[in-house]
Amino acid sequence: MEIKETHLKGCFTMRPWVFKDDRGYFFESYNQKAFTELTGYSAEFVQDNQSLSTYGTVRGIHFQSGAHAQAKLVRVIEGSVYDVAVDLRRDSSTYGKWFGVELSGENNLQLFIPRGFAHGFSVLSETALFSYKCDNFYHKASEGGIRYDDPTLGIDWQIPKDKMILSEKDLLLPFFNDLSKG
Ligand SMILES: Cc1cn([C@H]2C[C@H](O)[C@@H](COP(=O)(O)OP(=O)(O)O[C@H]3O[C@@H](C)C(=O)[C@@H](O)[C@H]3O)O2)c(=O)[nH]c1=O
Repeated sequence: MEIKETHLKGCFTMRPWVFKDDRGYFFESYNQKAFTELTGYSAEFVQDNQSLSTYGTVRGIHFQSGAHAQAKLVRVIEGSVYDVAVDLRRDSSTYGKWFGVELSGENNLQLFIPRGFAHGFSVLSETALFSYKCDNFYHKASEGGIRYDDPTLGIDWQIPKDKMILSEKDLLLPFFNDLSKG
């Protein structure tokens, strides 16, 4: 596995070694030993999630707070997304900064997003099959989020505004500055 730390400390991109042959390909999408050795993070992933979305969908920007915070290891099985992690760790030198990367079924890139971050993605292909591991269970009451079009963060989702598809819930999320006051 090839691994690179992003400008957000503890947030890594990783790419597994892919073995191609006449049949197709094989790769280890997750190996706990390699993951721990390379990241220094001994995550115990307890929940795997999968979602399918159509072009223009923006999911996010989500987090779970307090004891229910989740680290996530995210990837795309088919299609392509622009994936974004936002550092919400108040003691971090990159608090309020974000990192974005294209993840696709072609590049096999994965993004590890530690606890204390918010996460979202936009769908760049016709459809995208998105898969991720979480190190804490879903806890509805601890869900939080930030508006996708927050002016302070200024994320370019790489989708024209009139083509964006969002859930009603995500359209009601607070802005970053209101979040920090609370
Ligand atoms: C996230 C989640 C949702 N659900 C349910 C709640 C709801 O009825 C339905 C759809 O939920 P949502 O609209 O919140 O799904 P979605 O917008 O895809 O939420 C996800 O977005 C990405 C960006 C993340 O980072 C994830 O952690 C998660 O927040 O699925 C679960 O049962 N378990 C879960 O872990």
